[in-house]
Amino acid sequence: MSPLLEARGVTRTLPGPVPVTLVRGIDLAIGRGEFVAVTGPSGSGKSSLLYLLGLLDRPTEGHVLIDGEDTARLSAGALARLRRQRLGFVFQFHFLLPEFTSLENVLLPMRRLGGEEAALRARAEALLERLGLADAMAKLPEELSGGMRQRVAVARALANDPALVLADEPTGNLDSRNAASMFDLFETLVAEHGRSIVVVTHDPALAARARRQVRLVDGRIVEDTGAVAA
Ligand SMILES: Nc1ncnc2c1ncn2[C@@H]1O[C@H](COP(=O)(O)OP(=O)(O)OP(=O)(O)O)[C@@H](O)[C@H]1O
Repeated sequence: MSPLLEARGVTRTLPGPVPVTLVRGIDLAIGRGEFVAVTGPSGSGKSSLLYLLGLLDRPTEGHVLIDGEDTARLSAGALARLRRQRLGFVFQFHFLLPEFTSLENVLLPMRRLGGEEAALRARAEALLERLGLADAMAKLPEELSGGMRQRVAVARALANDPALVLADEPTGNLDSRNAASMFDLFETLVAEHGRSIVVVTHDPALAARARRQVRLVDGRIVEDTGAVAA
């Protein structure tokens, strides 16, 4: 079976009088049910790599494959559809829409894939309940604590039941207790639902909780503790 996501020889260079290479020669296969932490010094290319893996940016060399399919051939529209169906994103800032409740924030990406409203609503409610957010459902982001907001952002990332969640410093604005609880949640998502998670983090203690660590320096992978799942 092909890996869920694979980068083959991926390099991303920004053009310009002095071209900037964000990542170079990245070979990385992410299997199903993997929990991967991406670490490395500031400016080492962690976010750039996550954007490439998440099909939010395209490599200048090399290929990104999803379920064995090369995404280089896909149009921008097809890439967006694939992202919506297969991937979920969590960022350092929650990016919840301030005028919408938690439930509505989770419903928005669901509606983009279509379906009957009552069924979508039931799914969104069940998801929020599963993540311990029943009380937050009808609240606006400003009425929630930072930790709860970030959990709602995770719920939104899971709205369309993605195979892979990509998280860029998701605990960057959280205190250590909330950060640990976010990683508890990631562990549950991997263990109970067979989902894969790739999380960029500066925090070595949090990174150590992932089953696999990938370390970047100057845009290259300098260490990969290796895949533990197929
Ligand atoms: N649009 C851009 N134009 C110029 N340089 C850029 C651009 N985007 C990123 N860079 C540079 O590319 C390098 C990699 O950036 P990236 O954000 O991927 O690193 P990072 O490891 O995620 O850093 P941090 O931990 O500080 O978030 C950095 O040196 C950054 O300054």
